[in-house]
Amino acid sequence: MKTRVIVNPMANKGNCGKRWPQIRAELENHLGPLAADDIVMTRARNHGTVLAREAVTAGYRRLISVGGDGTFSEILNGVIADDRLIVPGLVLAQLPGGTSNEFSRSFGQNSLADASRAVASGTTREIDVFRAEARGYAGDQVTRYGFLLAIVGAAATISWRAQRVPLLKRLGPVSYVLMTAFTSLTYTPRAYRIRVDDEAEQTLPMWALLLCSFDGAGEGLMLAPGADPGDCKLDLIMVGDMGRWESLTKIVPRLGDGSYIAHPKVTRRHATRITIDSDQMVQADVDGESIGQLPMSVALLPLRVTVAVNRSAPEAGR
Ligand SMILES: Nc1ncnc2c1ncn2[C@@H]1O[C@H](COP(=O)(O)OP(=O)(O)OP(=O)(O)O)[C@@H](O)[C@H]1O
Repeated sequence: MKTRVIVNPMANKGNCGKRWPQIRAELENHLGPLAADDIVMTRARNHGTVLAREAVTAGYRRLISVGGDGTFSEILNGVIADDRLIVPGLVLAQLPGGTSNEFSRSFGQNSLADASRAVASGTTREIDVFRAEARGYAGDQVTRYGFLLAIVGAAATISWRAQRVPLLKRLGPVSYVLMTAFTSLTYTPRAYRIRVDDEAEQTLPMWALLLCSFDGAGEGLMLAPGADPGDCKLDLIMVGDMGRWESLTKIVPRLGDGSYIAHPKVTRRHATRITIDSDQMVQADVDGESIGQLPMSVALLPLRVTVAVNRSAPEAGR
Protein backbone atom coordinates (compact mmCIF):
# COMPACT_ATOMS: atom_id res chain seq x y z
CA MET A 1 0.00 0.00 0.00
CA LYS A 2 1.47 3.37 -1.01
CA THR A 3 2.25 5.04 2.31
CA ARG A 4 3.02 8.66 3.14
CA VAL A 5 4.23 9.74 6.55
CA ILE A 6 3.19 13.24 7.66
CA VAL A 7 5.34 14.45 10.56
CA ASN A 8 4.53 17.43 12.79
CA PRO A 9 7.99 18.33 14.12
CA MET A 10 6.43 20.87 16.54
CA ALA A 11 4.19 18.35 18.31
CA ASN A 12 4.89 17.77 22.00
CA LYS A 13 6.64 21.14 22.23
CA GLY A 14 9.10 20.27 19.47
CA ASN A 15 10.07 16.89 20.91
CA CYS A 16 8.45 15.08 18.01
CA GLY A 17 10.91 16.66 15.58
CA LYS A 18 13.86 15.89 17.85
CA ARG A 19 12.75 12.27 18.20
CA TRP A 20 11.93 11.83 14.51
CA PRO A 21 15.08 9.75 13.70
CA GLN A 22 14.14 7.34 16.49
CA ILE A 23 10.48 7.26 15.43
CA ARG A 24 11.49 6.65 11.82
CA ALA A 25 13.82 3.79 12.82
CA GLU A 26 11.01 2.12 14.75
CA LEU A 27 8.58 2.48 11.87
CA GLU A 28 11.12 1.15 9.35
CA ASN A 29 11.71 -1.79 11.65
CA HIS A 30 8.15 -2.83 10.98
CA LEU A 31 7.41 -1.45 7.51
CA GLY A 32 10.80 -1.62 5.82
CA PRO A 33 12.78 1.34 4.46
CA LEU A 34 10.90 4.55 3.64
CA ALA A 35 11.87 6.63 0.59
CA ALA A 36 12.57 10.35 1.08
CA ASP A 37 9.47 11.15 -1.03
CA ASP A 38 7.26 9.19 1.33
CA ILE A 39 7.97 11.54 4.26
CA VAL A 40 6.78 15.14 4.55
CA MET A 41 7.01 17.63 7.42
CA THR A 42 4.34 20.14 8.42
CA ARG A 43 5.62 23.71 8.34
CA ALA A 44 2.72 25.56 9.98
CA ARG A 45 -0.69 25.15 11.57
CA ASN A 46 -3.17 23.41 9.27
CA HIS A 47 -0.39 22.41 6.87
CA GLY A 48 -1.22 18.77 7.72
CA THR A 49 -4.54 19.24 5.91
CA VAL A 50 -2.81 20.47 2.76
CA LEU A 51 -0.21 17.69 2.89
CA ALA A 52 -2.87 15.00 3.36
CA ARG A 53 -4.86 16.31 0.38
CA GLU A 54 -1.70 16.37 -1.76
CA ALA A 55 -0.78 12.82 -0.71
CA VAL A 56 -4.18 11.39 -1.57
CA THR A 57 -4.20 13.22 -4.90
CA ALA A 58 -0.76 11.76 -5.64
CA GLY A 59 -2.11 8.24 -5.10
CA TYR A 60 -1.07 7.52 -1.50
CA ARG A 61 -3.70 5.42 0.24
CA ARG A 62 -2.17 4.98 3.71
CA LEU A 63 -1.35 8.16 5.64
CA ILE A 64 0.61 7.94 8.87
CA SER A 65 0.27 10.92 11.19
CA VAL A 66 3.35 11.45 13.37
CA GLY A 67 2.31 13.87 16.10
CA GLY A 68 -0.62 14.27 18.43
CA ASP A 69 -4.36 14.30 17.94
CA GLY A 70 -4.25 17.79 16.41
CA THR A 71 -2.07 16.53 13.58
CA PHE A 72 -4.31 13.51 13.05
CA SER A 73 -7.32 15.83 12.96
CA GLU A 74 -5.68 18.06 10.34
CA ILE A 75 -4.99 15.01 8.18
CA LEU A 76 -8.59 13.88 8.57
CA ASN A 77 -9.70 17.29 7.29
CA GLY A 78 -7.47 16.79 4.24
CA VAL A 79 -9.08 13.53 3.19
CA ILE A 80 -12.74 14.64 3.51
CA ALA A 81 -14.49 17.22 1.36
CA ASP A 82 -18.21 17.95 1.17
CA ASP A 83 -18.86 15.28 3.82
CA ARG A 84 -17.23 12.55 1.72
CA LEU A 85 -13.87 10.82 1.65
CA ILE A 86 -12.17 12.26 -1.41
CA VAL A 87 -11.11 8.75 -2.48
CA PRO A 88 -12.21 5.35 -1.17
CA GLY A 89 -9.90 2.76 0.37
CA LEU A 90 -7.90 5.09 2.62
CA VAL A 91 -6.24 3.98 5.84
CA LEU A 92 -5.12 6.51 8.47
CA ALA A 93 -2.75 5.80 11.33
CA GLN A 94 -1.18 7.63 14.26
CA LEU A 95 2.33 7.26 15.60
CA PRO A 96 2.14 8.91 19.02
CA GLY A 97 4.43 11.93 18.82
CA GLY A 98 2.27 14.56 20.51
CA THR A 99 1.37 15.59 24.02
CA SER A 100 -2.06 14.10 23.61
CA ASN A 101 -2.29 10.91 21.59
CA GLU A 102 -5.79 9.85 22.47
CA PHE A 103 -6.16 7.80 19.32
CA SER A 104 -3.14 5.62 20.19
CA ARG A 105 -4.03 5.40 23.88
CA SER A 106 -7.57 4.39 23.20
CA PHE A 107 -6.54 1.52 20.93
CA GLY A 108 -3.84 0.35 23.35
CA GLN A 109 -0.95 1.34 21.08
CA ASN A 110 0.65 4.10 23.06
CA SER A 111 4.21 2.92 22.47
CA LEU A 112 5.94 3.60 19.16
CA ALA A 113 6.55 -0.12 18.74
CA ASP A 114 2.87 -0.99 19.20
CA ALA A 115 1.71 1.82 16.92
CA SER A 116 4.22 0.80 14.21
CA ARG A 117 3.12 -2.81 14.56
CA ALA A 118 -0.49 -1.73 14.09
CA VAL A 119 0.40 -0.05 10.78
CA ALA A 120 2.36 -3.06 9.56
CA SER A 121 -0.25 -5.61 10.68
CA GLY A 122 -2.81 -4.45 8.14
CA THR A 123 -5.51 -4.79 10.83
CA THR A 124 -8.02 -1.97 10.67
CA ARG A 125 -11.26 -0.78 12.15
CA GLU A 126 -13.60 2.08 11.41
CA ILE A 127 -14.11 5.19 13.47
CA ASP A 128 -16.90 7.76 13.38
CA VAL A 129 -16.40 11.26 12.01
CA PHE A 130 -18.45 14.36 12.72
CA ARG A 131 -18.80 17.75 11.06
CA ALA A 132 -18.79 20.88 13.22
CA GLU A 133 -19.84 24.27 11.91
CA ALA A 134 -19.32 27.37 14.00
CA ARG A 135 -18.73 31.09 13.71
CA GLY A 136 -15.01 31.72 13.28
CA TYR A 137 -13.24 34.45 15.23
CA ALA A 138 -13.30 36.66 12.11
CA GLY A 139 -17.08 36.24 11.84
CA ASP A 140 -16.75 33.76 8.97
CA GLN A 141 -18.40 30.34 8.90
CA VAL A 142 -15.93 27.59 9.88
CA THR A 143 -16.43 23.93 9.00
CA ARG A 144 -14.24 21.37 10.65
CA TYR A 145 -14.34 17.57 10.61
CA GLY A 146 -13.52 15.89 13.91
CA PHE A 147 -12.94 12.39 15.24
CA LEU A 148 -12.40 12.95 18.96
CA LEU A 149 -14.64 15.54 20.56
CA ALA A 150 -16.36 18.89 20.26
CA ILE A 151 -16.64 21.00 23.39
CA VAL A 152 -18.20 24.34 24.30
CA GLY A 153 -18.38 26.51 27.39
CA ALA A 154 -15.90 26.39 30.27
CA ALA A 155 -14.14 23.32 28.84
CA ALA A 156 -13.43 25.11 25.54
CA THR A 157 -12.29 28.24 27.38
CA ILE A 158 -9.80 26.19 29.42
CA SER A 159 -8.44 24.60 26.25
CA TRP A 160 -8.21 27.96 24.43
CA ARG A 161 -6.43 29.69 27.30
CA ALA A 162 -3.97 26.86 27.86
CA GLN A 163 -3.01 26.89 24.17
CA ARG A 164 -2.94 30.62 23.54
CA VAL A 165 -0.83 31.84 26.43
CA PRO A 166 2.73 31.04 25.23
CA LEU A 167 4.26 30.76 28.70
CA LEU A 168 1.52 28.39 29.79
CA LYS A 169 1.89 26.27 26.68
CA ARG A 170 5.52 25.66 27.59
CA LEU A 171 4.42 24.35 30.97
CA GLY A 172 2.59 21.49 29.25
CA PRO A 173 0.02 19.64 31.37
CA VAL A 174 0.58 22.06 34.26
CA SER A 175 -0.96 24.78 32.10
CA TYR A 176 -4.21 22.82 31.93
CA VAL A 177 -4.25 22.45 35.70
CA LEU A 178 -3.66 26.18 36.18
CA MET A 179 -6.16 27.22 33.54
CA THR A 180 -8.76 24.78 34.83
CA ALA A 181 -8.49 26.22 38.33
CA PHE A 182 -8.51 29.81 37.06
CA THR A 183 -11.44 29.23 34.70
CA SER A 184 -13.49 27.38 37.34
CA LEU A 185 -13.10 30.28 39.72
CA THR A 186 -14.07 32.92 37.16
CA TYR A 187 -16.51 31.23 34.77
CA THR A 188 -20.25 31.65 35.18
CA PRO A 189 -22.63 29.22 33.46
CA ARG A 190 -24.35 30.53 30.31
CA ALA A 191 -27.92 30.01 29.12
CA TYR A 192 -27.88 27.84 25.99
CA ARG A 193 -30.50 27.09 23.39
CA ILE A 194 -29.91 23.51 22.39
CA ARG A 195 -31.60 21.16 19.97
CA VAL A 196 -30.70 17.47 20.02
CA ASP A 197 -31.54 15.33 16.97
CA ASP A 198 -35.20 15.99 16.03
CA GLU A 199 -36.30 17.04 19.52
CA ALA A 200 -37.72 20.44 20.42
CA GLU A 201 -35.27 23.18 21.31
CA GLN A 202 -34.60 23.59 25.03
CA THR A 203 -33.08 26.47 26.97
CA LEU A 204 -30.70 25.26 29.65
CA PRO A 205 -28.08 26.84 31.88
CA MET A 206 -24.76 25.01 31.47
CA TRP A 207 -21.18 25.22 32.61
CA ALA A 208 -19.96 23.12 29.69
CA LEU A 209 -21.16 20.78 26.99
CA LEU A 210 -19.10 17.93 25.54
CA LEU A 211 -19.76 15.74 22.51
CA CYS A 212 -17.38 12.81 22.65
CA SER A 213 -16.68 10.03 20.20
CA PHE A 214 -13.71 8.56 22.11
CA ASP A 215 -13.82 8.02 25.87
CA GLY A 216 -10.80 10.14 26.78
CA ALA A 217 -9.13 13.34 25.73
CA GLY A 218 -5.70 14.91 25.95
CA GLU A 219 -3.68 15.12 29.11
CA GLY A 220 -5.28 12.10 30.79
CA LEU A 221 -8.93 13.13 30.97
CA MET A 222 -11.67 10.48 30.97
CA LEU A 223 -14.61 12.46 29.67
CA ALA A 224 -17.00 9.77 28.41
CA PRO A 225 -16.16 6.49 30.13
CA GLY A 226 -17.02 3.51 27.92
CA ALA A 227 -17.66 5.58 24.76
CA ASP A 228 -17.07 3.59 21.57
CA PRO A 229 -15.41 5.56 18.73
CA GLY A 230 -17.12 3.38 16.11
CA ASP A 231 -20.71 3.01 17.36
CA CYS A 232 -22.26 5.62 15.01
CA LYS A 233 -23.19 7.77 18.01
CA LEU A 234 -21.73 10.66 19.92
CA ASP A 235 -21.90 10.88 23.70
CA LEU A 236 -23.50 14.18 24.68
CA ILE A 237 -22.50 15.27 28.17
CA MET A 238 -24.05 18.38 29.65
CA VAL A 239 -22.54 19.87 32.78
CA GLY A 240 -25.30 22.01 34.27
CA ASP A 241 -25.55 25.14 36.35
CA MET A 242 -22.40 24.90 38.45
CA GLY A 243 -21.27 27.38 41.05
CA ARG A 244 -17.59 28.30 40.95
CA TRP A 245 -16.59 26.35 44.00
CA GLU A 246 -18.78 23.44 42.97
CA SER A 247 -17.12 23.13 39.56
CA LEU A 248 -13.65 23.41 41.10
CA THR A 249 -14.23 20.83 43.82
CA LYS A 250 -16.82 18.43 42.38
CA ILE A 251 -16.23 18.40 38.62
CA VAL A 252 -12.62 19.28 37.82
CA PRO A 253 -10.96 16.75 40.18
CA ARG A 254 -13.20 14.00 38.78
CA LEU A 255 -12.46 14.54 35.09
CA GLY A 256 -9.46 12.21 35.27
CA ASP A 257 -11.41 9.06 36.12
CA GLY A 258 -14.74 10.02 34.59
CA SER A 259 -16.58 9.97 37.94
CA TYR A 260 -17.84 13.56 37.38
CA ILE A 261 -20.56 11.91 35.24
CA ALA A 262 -22.27 10.75 38.46
CA HIS A 263 -22.76 14.35 39.67
CA PRO A 264 -26.51 15.13 39.82
CA LYS A 265 -26.08 18.20 37.58
CA VAL A 266 -24.34 16.19 34.84
CA THR A 267 -26.42 14.39 32.20
CA ARG A 268 -25.24 11.98 29.54
CA ARG A 269 -27.00 10.55 26.50
CA HIS A 270 -26.39 9.60 22.89
CA ALA A 271 -26.90 12.06 20.04
CA THR A 272 -26.08 12.25 16.35
CA ARG A 273 -26.93 15.92 15.69
CA ILE A 274 -27.01 18.98 17.89
CA THR A 275 -27.30 22.70 17.34
CA ILE A 276 -26.37 25.05 20.13
CA ASP A 277 -26.44 28.79 20.58
CA SER A 278 -26.31 31.40 23.32
CA ASP A 279 -26.87 35.14 23.64
CA GLN A 280 -23.46 35.33 25.29
CA MET A 281 -20.08 34.69 23.68
CA VAL A 282 -19.22 31.00 24.10
CA GLN A 283 -16.13 29.36 22.62
CA ALA A 284 -16.14 26.11 20.67
CA ASP A 285 -13.32 23.61 20.30
CA VAL A 286 -12.96 20.59 18.01
CA ASP A 287 -10.34 17.89 18.62
CA GLY A 288 -8.39 20.19 20.93
CA GLU A 289 -8.30 23.20 18.58
CA SER A 290 -10.37 26.30 19.20
CA ILE A 291 -12.43 26.86 16.03
CA GLY A 292 -14.49 29.89 17.05
CA GLN A 293 -17.71 30.48 18.91
CA LEU A 294 -21.41 29.69 18.98
CA PRO A 295 -23.69 29.15 17.20
CA MET A 296 -22.35 25.70 16.42
CA SER A 297 -23.93 22.66 14.87
CA VAL A 298 -22.38 19.22 15.07
CA ALA A 299 -23.54 16.24 13.03
CA LEU A 300 -22.22 12.73 12.84
CA LEU A 301 -21.43 11.90 9.20
CA PRO A 302 -22.73 8.74 7.57
CA LEU A 303 -19.16 7.91 6.56
CA ARG A 304 -16.58 6.23 8.76
CA VAL A 305 -12.81 6.32 8.41
CA THR A 306 -10.61 3.24 8.37
CA VAL A 307 -7.72 3.33 10.82
CA ALA A 308 -4.78 1.04 11.57
CA VAL A 309 -5.03 -0.80 14.89
CA ASN A 310 -3.48 -3.85 16.50
CA ARG A 311 -6.81 -5.40 17.38
CA SER A 312 -9.91 -5.04 15.25
CA ALA A 313 -12.40 -5.96 18.01
CA PRO A 314 -14.58 -3.04 19.13
CA GLU A 315 -13.68 -3.76 22.73
CA ALA A 316 -10.08 -2.70 22.00
CA GLY A 317 -9.79 -0.01 24.64
CA ARG A 318 -7.97 1.06 27.70
N1 LIG B 1 5.59 23.39 11.67
C1 LIG B 1 4.69 23.79 12.56
N2 LIG B 1 4.87 24.92 13.30
C2 LIG B 1 4.00 25.29 14.25
N3 LIG B 1 2.86 24.60 14.54
C3 LIG B 1 2.62 23.49 13.83
C4 LIG B 1 3.52 23.02 12.82
N4 LIG B 1 3.02 21.87 12.30
C5 LIG B 1 1.86 21.63 12.96
N5 LIG B 1 1.62 22.60 13.87
C6 LIG B 1 0.52 22.68 14.86
O1 LIG B 1 0.91 21.97 16.01
C7 LIG B 1 -0.26 21.82 16.81
C8 LIG B 1 -0.15 20.69 17.80
O2 LIG B 1 -0.14 19.48 17.15
P1 LIG B 1 -0.58 18.13 17.88
O3 LIG B 1 -1.93 18.30 18.49
O4 LIG B 1 -0.41 17.06 16.89
O5 LIG B 1 0.51 17.94 19.00
P2 LIG B 1 0.37 18.01 20.59
O6 LIG B 1 1.74 18.06 21.15
O7 LIG B 1 -0.49 16.87 21.06
O8 LIG B 1 -0.41 19.31 20.75
P3 LIG B 1 -0.61 20.34 21.91
O9 LIG B 1 0.68 21.11 21.94
O10 LIG B 1 -1.77 21.14 21.39
O11 LIG B 1 -0.88 19.56 23.15
C9 LIG B 1 -1.39 21.70 15.81
O12 LIG B 1 -2.31 22.72 16.12
C10 LIG B 1 -0.75 21.99 14.46
O13 LIG B 1 -1.54 22.87 13.68
